[in-house]
Amino acid sequence: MTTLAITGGQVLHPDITVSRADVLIDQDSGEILEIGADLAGDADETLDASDSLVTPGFANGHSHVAMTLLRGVADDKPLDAWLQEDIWPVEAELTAEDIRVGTELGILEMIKSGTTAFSDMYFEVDEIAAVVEEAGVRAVLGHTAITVGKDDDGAHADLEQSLEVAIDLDGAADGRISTTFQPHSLTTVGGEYLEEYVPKAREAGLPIHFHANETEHEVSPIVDEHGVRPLEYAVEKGLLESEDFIAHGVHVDETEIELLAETGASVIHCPASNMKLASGMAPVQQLRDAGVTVGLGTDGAASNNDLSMLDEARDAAMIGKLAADDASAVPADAVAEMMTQGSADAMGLESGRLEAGAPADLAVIDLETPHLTPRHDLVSHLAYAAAAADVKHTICDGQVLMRDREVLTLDAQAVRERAQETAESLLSRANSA
Ligand SMILES: N[C@@H](CCSC[C@H]1O[C@@H](n2cnc3c(=O)[nH]cnc32)[C@H](O)[C@@H]1O)C(=O)O
Ligand SMILES: [Zn+2]
Repeated sequence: MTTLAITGGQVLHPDITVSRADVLIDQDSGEILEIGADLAGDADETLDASDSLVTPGFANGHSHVAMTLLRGVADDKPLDAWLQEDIWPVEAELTAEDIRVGTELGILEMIKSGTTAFSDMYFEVDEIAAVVEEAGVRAVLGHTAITVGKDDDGAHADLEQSLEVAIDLDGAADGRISTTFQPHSLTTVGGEYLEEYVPKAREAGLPIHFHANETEHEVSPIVDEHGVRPLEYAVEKGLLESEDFIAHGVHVDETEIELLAETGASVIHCPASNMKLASGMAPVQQLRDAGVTVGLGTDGAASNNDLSMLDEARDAAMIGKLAADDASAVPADAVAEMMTQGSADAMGLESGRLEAGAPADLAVIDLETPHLTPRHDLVSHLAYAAAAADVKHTICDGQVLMRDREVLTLDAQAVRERAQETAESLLSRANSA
């Protein structure tokens, strides 16, 4: 057994309290062996966490990681116009190689900001999986299917691919990759296709991840056509089992909140994207009060525009208060829980809690900086004041992915250079198309 001790830190425990403790990790199994006092002596290797906060690695519950290449190409528009006029035309030019390069950039950014797991919706998923394998993070992947604007053959092919990719890649990268079936949303995949494919996904034992109730424009067509709210429609189509999770859930009414609580399906809250696209304010406090599992996600870098879960945490607390018109809503400890356990639970992962037997997925945040001084309350600092650049070490599955801000599994400079060149060439192709 090879062991790693993370020593001298302040540890964020599963009950969202913080105390001084070392963390001892079995690097062979990738699990936490023990959390307690003075564990350094037992370890083969140590990682210094003095004057630092040791937290579970952050779990980004909803992303389109390769969209880092589209960061800043189209800002300041609402969802429909942004997707149809700007994003989809550029995405039409994306090659498999582009997606690999964009994924490298996104995962580099995630490791640098303490994220050890992400749940992704995109295409060319083999490329994404290859980067996950190389970079050492954990991921819940899938191929996103859209049927609007496609003929019946094209629609079937996309949905078949979503099933096949999820079945093939499940368990890849030594088990660090799991998968979901992914109809893009309730308005971009036709009801007859949901009826055909949701049972197939169930048969294959796949959780389902989709966008839902993101904007008003996604609610009214369903209410007009079917006479029920989108999440009632989702249940009619076999969606919203307990292992399923929706991205956004901004415009959900009380009936839908109740439905989420009853079914056990989870919501990934994406506050930055919701603010930037002016989609609306999700009722996060109400969802939590009803007992719904709520995680946090960044969405793609084109609607955020970064992948830092620490930014997302602060945004979630801020907009949660505005939405509830109550400063006590979505407090710091709720946010700390959402960015770790909430997302991990929604994604079906065992990570998100630092305790013996749990996956050794951790982030170490350097507290020796003016904006994290004084240290009255480290949960408050995690939710409100810490930033991506404060993350000092990132560990996933017992392996050190970043030590003292140096990423060990990816060549940061080469990744950035490739991303710059690839994005330039992509945009010039899109502009001349
Ligand atoms: N197979 C599909 C690709 C879908 S990938 C997932 C899609 O979600 C899009 N996307 C990114 N952010 C959002 C969002 O907030 N809401 C809805 N879609 C989004 C993203 O641009 C990408 O096109 C096709 O044939 O076009
Ligand atoms: Zn999305």
